[in-house]
Amino acid sequence: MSLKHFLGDIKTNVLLHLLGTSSSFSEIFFSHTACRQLSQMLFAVLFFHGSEYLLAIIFHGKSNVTLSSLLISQHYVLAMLFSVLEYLLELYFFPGLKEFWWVSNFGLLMVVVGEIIRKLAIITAGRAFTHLIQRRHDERHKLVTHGVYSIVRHPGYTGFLIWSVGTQIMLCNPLATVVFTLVVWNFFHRRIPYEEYFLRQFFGSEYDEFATRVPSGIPFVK
Ligand SMILES: C[S@@+](CC[C@H](N)C(=O)[O-])C[C@H]1O[C@@H](n2cnc3c(N)ncnc32)[C@H](O)[C@@H]1O
Repeated sequence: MSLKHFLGDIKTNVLLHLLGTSSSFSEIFFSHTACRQLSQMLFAVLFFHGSEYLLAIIFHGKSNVTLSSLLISQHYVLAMLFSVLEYLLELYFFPGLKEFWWVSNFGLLMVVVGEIIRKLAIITAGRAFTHLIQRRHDERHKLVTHGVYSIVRHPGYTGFLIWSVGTQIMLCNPLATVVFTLVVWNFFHRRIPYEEYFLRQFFGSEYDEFATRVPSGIPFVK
């Protein structure tokens, strides 16, 4: 759908709402567009967290894995609820906004690419990839600099940023796209210096050399 059609669609919709002759919510909710985009979202979320949990069990053992390994925090649930609310409101009032299929498909591509990068990071780092940042050096903890870690220093975070913003582009959610980008970027912008403070303590000049050679993988984070 082009922008011209979309703006025309908004005008038509406002008129239909004023005249009380707009489509019912169930008609819109069960439309092809909504069914496809919402089921893609559900599958993306279930696959992401399910595989995250499974890999944590494989690398750290069931007894060391808690529900936090699913990476579901209160803020995360609120952000996801906000995105679904935005989606449903826009679906009802501006259904044309959800018909930008090239945008939605680009978001789907980001979800797939982000997921692959994140999982490559987890598999490459293996036991070193803990969901909580390590503050004490374990003898067995070695610095990982090969595979995806030779391209960016924080591929797990790069993957998550691409995946999470991708979910919102896939839903054609303009507001949540901006909010997710800012919130996730800000989270990693603070977390990376904290994580690297400990990595420098563990690995010293080896980490300094790694950090000068390889970019962080998060835009505008050195
Ligand atoms: C959630 S993982 C994230 C790893 C990395 N920041 C990423 O995005 O792929 C956090 C743990 O990974 C460890 N870690 C981060 N980078 C590492 C590296 N290059 N080699 C070994 N361990 C690393 C940290 O000590 C921390 O406990």
